[in-house]
Amino acid sequence: MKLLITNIKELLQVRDTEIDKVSGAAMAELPKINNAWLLIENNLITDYGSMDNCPDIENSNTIDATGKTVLPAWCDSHTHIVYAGNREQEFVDRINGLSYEVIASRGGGILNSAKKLNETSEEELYQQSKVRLEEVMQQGSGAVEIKSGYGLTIDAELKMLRVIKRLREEYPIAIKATFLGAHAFPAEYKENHSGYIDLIVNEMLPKIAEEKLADYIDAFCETGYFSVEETERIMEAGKKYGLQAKIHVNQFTAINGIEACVKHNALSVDHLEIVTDEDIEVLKNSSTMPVALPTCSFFISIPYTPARRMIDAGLPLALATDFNPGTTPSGNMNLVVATACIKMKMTPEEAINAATINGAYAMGISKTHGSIAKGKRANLIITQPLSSYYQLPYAFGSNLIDTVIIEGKTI
Ligand SMILES: N=CN[C@@H](CCC(=O)O)C(=O)O
Ligand SMILES: [Zn+2]
Repeated sequence: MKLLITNIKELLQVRDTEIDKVSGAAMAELPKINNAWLLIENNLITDYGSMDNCPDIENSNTIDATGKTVLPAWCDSHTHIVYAGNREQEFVDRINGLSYEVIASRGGGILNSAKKLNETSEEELYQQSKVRLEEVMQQGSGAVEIKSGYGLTIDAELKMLRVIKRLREEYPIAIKATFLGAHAFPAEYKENHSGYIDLIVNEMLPKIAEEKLADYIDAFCETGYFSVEETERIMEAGKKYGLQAKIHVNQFTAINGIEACVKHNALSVDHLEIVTDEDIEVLKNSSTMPVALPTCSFFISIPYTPARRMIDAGLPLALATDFNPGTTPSGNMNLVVATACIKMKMTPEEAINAATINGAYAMGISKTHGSIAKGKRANLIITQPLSSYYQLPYAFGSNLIDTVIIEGKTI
């Protein structure tokens, strides 16, 4: 099966030489070809170039992209797409003045979602989750990481991870699974933290490893949740099963968790709404990707990740949605890119790099996803006709996607 896309006004994120991520000043560069063509064979990008040298390909389907922009599909490296029900009541409670922390301390928050999920069958959980996955694919995501963490019991964590596995089997989109048993302490372990961590380490992890249900391990390293020492125990245990860490950290407070994550060679540190100069120093010269979640900041009115300080210090940055029922009930990467430009003062080039190649890095797939390169997966967004790609973040409320291609096929 060959598919030729012709007359592309702007082909974005074209990387002839292999890169796994972009950092600092290089994030401002978004290589492109104007008036381009691109060839897909089966599920791969096999060639591209300027329309001046457009080949005549026999037996191919053609899409005429006159006036349109083509770019790699978004790589959303941080989601909680598998959840049960919703938390609309907490949304209204926040409007009426309660904070996220106060709601959580009254048994709402993560424990509220865990109660719902424990009462939901695996089949029903799959049915609810697939609707969200289909929606984000239509919104241009070509790869997503999905976490467990609303189970908090052995059975319910396994249930979540099996649903993620089934989504991976049923849909063409690339999916990475992350075990987040250390998302919150269940009420019965409130005064017995080591007991719950023992359960994670001794009971949950061996079963998850045996069924090969997870690629990564996560913990919510935060005041009132998992301390730095507790998070280190989780990272060490994950390592024994070959699970690299991707850690929720610095969402509300800076407690030196980033340093511990870098020490344990975490693939990513995510949230980072509160970042100290020491945190930035620690991240320099590390291979850990910082990940910002701007629509979470927007939805629960907390500070935005200080992208300018971080990029200007030479760091890379990835952008992701955090799609979850409590802090971000949206998996729309277009909105994430726009919010990063509007609220975090990232340029469109920086935001697109952060949502494609750097997102791919933060989920361990930058060899195959996140840029236009020969041999990479044909996961693409074809936009509506645009005056320029600046329109993507500028017209933040419009749906500017015309077509999404995943694994070489229009979805
Ligand atoms: N902060 C930790 N976990 C999720 C949301 C948890 C929830 O409220 O359900 C997040 O990334 O924002
Ligand atoms: Zn999250």
